[in-house]
Amino acid sequence: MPWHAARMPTPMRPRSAPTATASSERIDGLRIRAHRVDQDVRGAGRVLREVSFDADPGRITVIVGSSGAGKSVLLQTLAGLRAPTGGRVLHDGAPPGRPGPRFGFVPQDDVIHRELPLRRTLVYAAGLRLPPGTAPGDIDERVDRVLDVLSLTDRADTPVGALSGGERKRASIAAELLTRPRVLFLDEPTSGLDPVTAAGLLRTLRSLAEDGTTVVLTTHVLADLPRCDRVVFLSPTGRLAYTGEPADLCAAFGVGTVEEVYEAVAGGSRAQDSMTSEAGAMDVSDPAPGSAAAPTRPRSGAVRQWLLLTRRAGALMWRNRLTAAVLAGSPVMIVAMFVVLFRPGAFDASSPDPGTTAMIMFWIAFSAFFFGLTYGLLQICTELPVVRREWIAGVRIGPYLASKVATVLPLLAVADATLLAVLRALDRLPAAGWEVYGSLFTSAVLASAAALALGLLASAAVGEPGQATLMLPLLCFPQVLFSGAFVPVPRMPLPGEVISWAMTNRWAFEALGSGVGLEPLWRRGASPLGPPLLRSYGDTFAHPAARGWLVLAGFALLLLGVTWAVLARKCREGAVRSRAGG
Ligand SMILES: Nc1ncnc2c1ncn2[C@@H]1O[C@H](COP(=O)(O)OP(=O)(O)OP(=O)(O)O)[C@@H](O)[C@H]1O
Repeated sequence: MPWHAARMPTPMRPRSAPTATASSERIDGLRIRAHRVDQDVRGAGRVLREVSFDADPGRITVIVGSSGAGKSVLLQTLAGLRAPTGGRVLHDGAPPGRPGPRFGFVPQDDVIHRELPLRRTLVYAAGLRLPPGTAPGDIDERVDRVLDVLSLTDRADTPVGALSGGERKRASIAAELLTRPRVLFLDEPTSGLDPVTAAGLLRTLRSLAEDGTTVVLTTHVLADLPRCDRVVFLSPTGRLAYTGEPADLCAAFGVGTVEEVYEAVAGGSRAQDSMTSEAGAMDVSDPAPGSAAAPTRPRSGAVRQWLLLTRRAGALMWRNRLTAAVLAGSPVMIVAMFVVLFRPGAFDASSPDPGTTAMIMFWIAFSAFFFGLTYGLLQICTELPVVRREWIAGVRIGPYLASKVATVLPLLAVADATLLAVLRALDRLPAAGWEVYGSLFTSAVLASAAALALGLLASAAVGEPGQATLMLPLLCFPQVLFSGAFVPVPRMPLPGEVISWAMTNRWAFEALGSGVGLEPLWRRGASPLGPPLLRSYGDTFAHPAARGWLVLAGFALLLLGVTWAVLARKCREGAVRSRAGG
């Protein structure tokens, strides 16, 4: 007999399901209230209209409706991740505050890295979400427990990317269960799961609700409905068509099956009684001051987050073949080009080749820039949904960006040092002391750092890795043209000169040229080409290299600051919109 053909029994509460959380302490679930919520979405107009209902602690609320009815938008609005256009959403009687570690949101996308083994991924997730001082043993215990609860123990050592779609979905949910969340929002958690796995997942959510957590989910799977406590049925126009017990759904529309309810709702039917009773009973005129959903436990400190994120970024980089190929390939390719492009001995004071010396300095500056830019471009756009999700859980953007710098900058320094060492060994750079090479290395590393910051900014600003790749020529061309190497800055018209001020490559080129002593070489070297070239370049290399270093460091800090602001905005405005794309 189909479930909807009979009066609904009480929701399934299997005693055999392992409890979702380790502690016997009851969870203080979040009280959610939606009152006459309207929601406009750019490009789609009004998606939700006057939606009112409560989602209570210890209960599972399921949002259903036809495709495009606004279920995901409602879920995000309830979670406080979209501010309603009209009406209000209250968390514990107050406007939603910034979510924290005990706020779980599982969007339809994967929100965990794919490269690392599942257990390791969860250990990092736990470290970032659990309060400072949580012992490593406790973290391991929690990870083991959620793996067990979600039947993933035997997949613990499998890279997340090698899990099946259903397993990955459960893995995303596992990350949210680590903290005994007060509230858990899930966008279509059972889609793509086989019926047995889906039923098992609902049992896990039931056990979480029994501990006190407020659970809200969307679904298209009819079998999920009787396993929940409250159904919120949206009409295709985003109005509330029904809210109440699953058992009363069919009767409220005077039909026999849930499919017929969908048809009735599509035809404009609404179950008036159940809708109006709740909206009318609410008193939301005087919400408590302040905001709710603030983390009830302290989030982990900035330094701890930075350390964890740095370790994880290193592990991810190590495992990501594309990144590894870019990291290793660029320096090798550039050294090879140097060797075939330039003859040795250009810096020999007895017979210098001034034009070549300038070009070598330019290409070192550009190589350092290129390393930094390419390393940075792939860093954020490849994991933006994860960043957004972790921001919701309390991870700060400052430590996140600092972890990127801490992971990538040492690699850039190694690439720059290798470049200089190989060029010296091949006699493309002069025989000079540590002072000169210290200056060249500092200039190159700062050029790479500024380019890394530019790459991170572009990576944060674009929507996906494909767009980041398109940015590469866009960012490189002006750095070449306005560097002052091909057309010396004193020879540029005013607009060109102004643009050159904004090019990090210009400052790196000048600092490198100054550090290696181009000016004295050209002035006093044996080549007659030196003095006219010097006249053309004017005072390009006359300033101490430290001036260029200061400018490059300033650019790096400025660009990192802008990256921080862009990421903060993206996290605030679109923490969960990755599926919808905006
Ligand atoms: N970022 C966005 N930009 C433009 N339109 C959007 C965006 N997000 C949602 N929409 C639109 O809002 C409406 C509701 O979308 P939503 O994803 O909430 O529907 P849904 O009921 O969850 O659909 P489905 O069951 O297919 O997932 C749709 O018309 C959708 O196209």
